[in-house]
This record gives sequence, structure tokens and C-alpha cells, in this order.
Amino acid sequence: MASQQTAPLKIAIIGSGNWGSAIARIVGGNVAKDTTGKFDKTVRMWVFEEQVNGRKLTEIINTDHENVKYLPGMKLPETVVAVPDVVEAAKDADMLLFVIPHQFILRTCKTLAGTIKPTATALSLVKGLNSPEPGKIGLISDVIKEALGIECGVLMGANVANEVAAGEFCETTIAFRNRKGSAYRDAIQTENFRVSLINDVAFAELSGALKNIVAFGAGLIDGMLGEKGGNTKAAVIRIGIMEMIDFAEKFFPGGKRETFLESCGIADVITSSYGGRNRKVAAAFAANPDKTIKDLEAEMLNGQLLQGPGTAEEVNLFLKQTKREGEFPLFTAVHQICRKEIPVQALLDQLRNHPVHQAHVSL
Ligand SMILES: NC(=O)c1ccc[n+]([C@@H]2O[C@H](COP(=O)([O-])OP(=O)(O)OC[C@H]3O[C@@H](n4cnc5c(N)ncnc54)[C@H](O)[C@@H]3O)[C@@H](O)[C@H]2O)c1
Ligand SMILES: O=P(O)(O)OC[C@H](O)CO
Repeated sequence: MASQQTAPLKIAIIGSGNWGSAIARIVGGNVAKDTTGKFDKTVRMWVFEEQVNGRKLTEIINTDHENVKYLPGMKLPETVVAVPDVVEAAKDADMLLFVIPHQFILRTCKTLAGTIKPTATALSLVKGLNSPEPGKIGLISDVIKEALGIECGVLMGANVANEVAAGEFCETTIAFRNRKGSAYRDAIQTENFRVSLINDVAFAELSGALKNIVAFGAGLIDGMLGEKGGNTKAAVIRIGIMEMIDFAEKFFPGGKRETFLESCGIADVITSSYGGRNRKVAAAFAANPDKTIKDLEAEMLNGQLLQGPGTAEEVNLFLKQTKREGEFPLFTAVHQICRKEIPVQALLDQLRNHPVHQAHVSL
């Protein structure tokens, strides 16, 4: 019997910032090269419309094939079509890749609710958490799943967008609860962007979200100590990973500790703590205590948005409400420093007195 012909899968990318554009470059290139007929040859990308040099950003992308604001200097394949209306961008898609800053996810999902294909699935590339009310904390993939009534996996990894877009070798992690993840791997993997497929969605996503707090802490050390701070920064990274694991195991039980050994775990903490935007702005914040993070973000990132301070605040709200702040001194200190409630140097006190140093048996 002849095998059943299935229609090519349509892909939509919901977001077009630095990472959204880098991933569009990869996915657009893969569908252009696909000779199996698995994927439709057009990838629709939702662009939050704005004027750049007197022109609409969608028009620039569709004419010049470059997102000149968020990924300048990198061409996008002609398979990628910018669409200013999110409902229009998503309506026919079988595979939806969400890649917007986490603060916009709820309202975007509300707009999309009831408008997408019921058989569609989603992949969240969003690094952040959902904080619906004080005392509650949840996964962005669950927000998408519940708002749209579809399955949602995650892609998290050591993936600084500019390096990925430049084609430098890296790894990433896709976590999906069922085999649907393999279609996403086929759409995303290239010889220099290697995908590992796992099924631990919660811990993969928590890694991606919480590492932004740790990377911000690492940047504070850079700003305070500069080149003398290598060992101190390593301590922030190690203690930060311990808090990430502790947070995941206490509040999202059921995941696997080894997920933190995937690209989404330790590797992402490392690359973000050396080459990420959270690190960069945190270093400037520590060196310029008169400025606010919002000022520095605007001055240094040209419209790109930090996820670390917001995630630190959401996590802190949850920990405070549940009276667990003291169990996460690094997360708590980063939040208090962002809010200017304590000086940057107080981070060092938290490291000195951290419970991980008391946990060892005395000899
Ligand atoms: N940039 C990276 O290196 C990188 C890598 C991996 C994961 N991520 C994650 O991907 C997600 C998206 O980050 P990014 O780097 O693509 O974005 P970005 O910070 O580069 O850009 C900000 C984006 O937000 C859009 N925007 C502004 N106001 C908006 C609104 N009201 N509604 C919807 N969109 C609005 C802008 O148009 C722009 O596309 C984040 O969770 C981030 O942590 C980023
Ligand atoms: O630039 P950051 O700090 O938002 O981090 C970027 C990516 O998450 C790195 O994997």
C-alpha cells in the first residue's frame, strides 16, 4: 500500500527580536533546503511593528531580508515573511515557535486564543516564568498550552543569538513530552546547531529562566571586580546552579537532575555569564550605581530587553509570599540589588554566608 501523503507542515515564528530573528534564519534556511516535502516553503514571522529609519520594520524585512534593528548584518532567507498581525501570522500554522520576551506572552496568547489550528503544536523559546499572582509561579509553556489548548514543548540552550546567527557551533536542548519534538528538531537542527531531544520540559524550562538571574549576578561581579573576579564569578556560577536545582526540585518535583547537564543547564549558565546581555548590563550597573537598570537597558541594548531582573522579581515575589526567601540567598540578593535595596557589595556577603558552605560534614 502506498504511504499516505501528508501536507507540508507550516511553521510560524511568534517574535522577531534578537533570538527570534536568529532562529528564523535557521528555520528559514532549513525549509528552503528541505527536499522531502515535510515543511512548507514559507515561514511566517510575527513582527511587533515599529518604524526604523522612517520605514516599517516588516517592510524592511520583506524587502531587504534583514532585521536591521534586532539582528543587523545578518541576512534572513527569503522563505521568512514578516507579518505585523499576530493572528494572521499564526492562523494556518501547524508548528508555532514562541520567541518573545516573557512579559508579553500572556497578552499575546490571549490574542491568539481560539484563532489557531486545533491540531497545531507549540515550542517555547521564551526564557522566563509566569507569575500570575504573589505566591504562585508557573511555566511559560503551561501558559501557552492552557491559553491555546495545544501541546507545548521548549527549546532552551547555551545560545547567545548573535553567535548562533553567525553559524558558530553550539548545542541546544528541545524538551517535549511526546514524540512531536522530532518535527521541531528537523526544522531547527543544522550541522552547527545540534539539538538534543529530552522529555523533561519543566527542568529544561526552569534552567533557561533561572540562569538569567545567575548571569546577572555574574555580571555584577564583573562590574565590581573586573579581571580580579574570576574565582568569585565561578562561585556565583556554582552557587547559582545549586539554587537553580534546589528551586526546581522543591517547587516543580518530578524532573531529572541530569537535565542540568544538558545544554539548557550548566552550559547556558556559563555562556550567559560570559557573553549575555544580562551579564553586560549588570556589569555596567555595578560600575555605575547612579544609573537604573532601565536606563542602562535602553542605552546599551537598542530595544532588546533583559529577562534577568524581571525573573528575579517574579521569583522573589513567590519566595517572599511562601516564606522561602532565606533558602535562596543568591536569587534574593540579585533581586534586592536590582531594586537598589542593598548595595552591590552585599552580594559578596551572601556568597560568604551561603548555606552551601554549611552543608558539608566537618572533618
Ligand atoms: N537574544 C538571545 O541571545 C536569546 C537567546 C536565547 C533565548 N532568548 C530568549 O528569547 C526570548 C526573546 O528574546 P529576543 O532576544 O528574541 O528579544 P529581544 O530582547 O531582542 O527583543 C525585544 C523584542 O520584543 C518586541 N516587543 C516590544 N514590545 C512588545 C510588545 N508590547 N509585544 C510583543 N513584542 C514586543 C520587540 O519588537 C522585539 O522583537 C526571551 O525570553 C529571551 O530570554 C534570547
Ligand atoms: O543575552 P541574555 O543574557 O538574554 O542571554 C541570552 C541567551 O539566553 C543565552 O543562551
